[in-house]
Amino acid sequence: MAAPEIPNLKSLLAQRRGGLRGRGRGPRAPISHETSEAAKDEAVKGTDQDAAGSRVSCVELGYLDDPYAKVFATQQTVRRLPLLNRERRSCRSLGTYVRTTGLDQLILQFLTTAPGSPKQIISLGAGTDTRYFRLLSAYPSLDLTYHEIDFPCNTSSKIAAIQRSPAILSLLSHPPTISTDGTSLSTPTYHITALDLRTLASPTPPPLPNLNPSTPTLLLSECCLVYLPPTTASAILTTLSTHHLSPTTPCALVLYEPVRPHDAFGRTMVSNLKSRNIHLHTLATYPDLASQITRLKTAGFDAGQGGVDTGFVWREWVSEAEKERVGALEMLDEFEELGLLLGHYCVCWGWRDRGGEEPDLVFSDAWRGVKAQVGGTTGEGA
Ligand SMILES: C[S@@+](CC[C@H](N)C(=O)[O-])C[C@H]1O[C@@H](n2cnc3c(N)ncnc32)[C@H](O)[C@@H]1O
Repeated sequence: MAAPEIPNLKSLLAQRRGGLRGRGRGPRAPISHETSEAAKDEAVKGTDQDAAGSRVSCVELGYLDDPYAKVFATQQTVRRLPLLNRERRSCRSLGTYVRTTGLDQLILQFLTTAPGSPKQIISLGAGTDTRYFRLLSAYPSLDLTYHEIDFPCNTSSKIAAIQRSPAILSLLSHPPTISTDGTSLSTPTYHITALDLRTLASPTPPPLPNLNPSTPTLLLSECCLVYLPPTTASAILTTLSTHHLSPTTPCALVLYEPVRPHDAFGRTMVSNLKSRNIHLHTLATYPDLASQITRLKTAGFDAGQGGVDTGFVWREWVSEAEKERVGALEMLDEFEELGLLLGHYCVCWGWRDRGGEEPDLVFSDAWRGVKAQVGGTTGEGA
């Protein structure tokens, strides 16, 4: 669901009418628990190519300026794109545009507060995300260390693509050091680590190489933790924020996730993904903005929280001039699904400061004025 997963209402209706019901199904061999868990993992790993495809589409249609998106799209992704009809392709692209714009704004506000002081970002399930390269190219003087974590199969294909890309290699501050198995990459400021995040939920979590435990750190989960059981997702956050980082280090979590699973659109979204063996484990526990805010507080991000759906990001965070530019790209007003889609994804953020004798209010300073639907300084209630 890397890309906003748009329920295809027409095909769902066809299925309900029996058109696809039982197609090709004979008696089934029993599936072992292990195999079915492995198959689910494969499906989750594959969501990254959906994200890559949507990014390429978004760039091709002119929504986003991202010269690095195509570096990571496989031939398979590119071939799949024309199969989407215009409406779905445009909705997906606008969804990707809004989500990227919303997350970029929060991240930039953090990175540009207290300029000159070091900052760290840990991107959970980063996949083929290009944000680091976009940041590096637009703000080369940032004192930023960027960590990306994903399964080895995804990190190795990303690293191979980086090695083939002169544009990215020339952007990196140093020639990267790559592990002998090709799954991890390191420069002084950019690290790709191959890791199953679930191992961070164990009582003896593996270390995260090259992490500075006292640098203010933003944890980013752009459609990643949602695939994990809620207790595992919480344990991962606890490990990162209190074990790998010193518990007094300023730390924030920014989430992009689906919400509102209980209405018709939400139910269809969940069932479409389930039919691809993709399960949104945390969604039942955090179905709306209010529960996401409670989640952030409980996870220790207690200095402040905010939440918006992506419809709010479009209406309130995107400037009028930018709306006009994007609106001129396609006849988006035609698309009924668009409003529904944007209302079913959220961006939520929460943070802790360092108090005491040496206070560090970097996140409070960065996000004090951010307009929120729930929480934040201008929250309107759930
Ligand atoms: C929907 S994609 C999002 C990719 C990227 N964050 C983006 O928005 O473009 C979800 C990513 O999370 C990764 N992921 C999910 N569960 C993970 C786990 N247990 N360990 C490591 N990565 C995981 C997947 O492999 C995939 O790359």
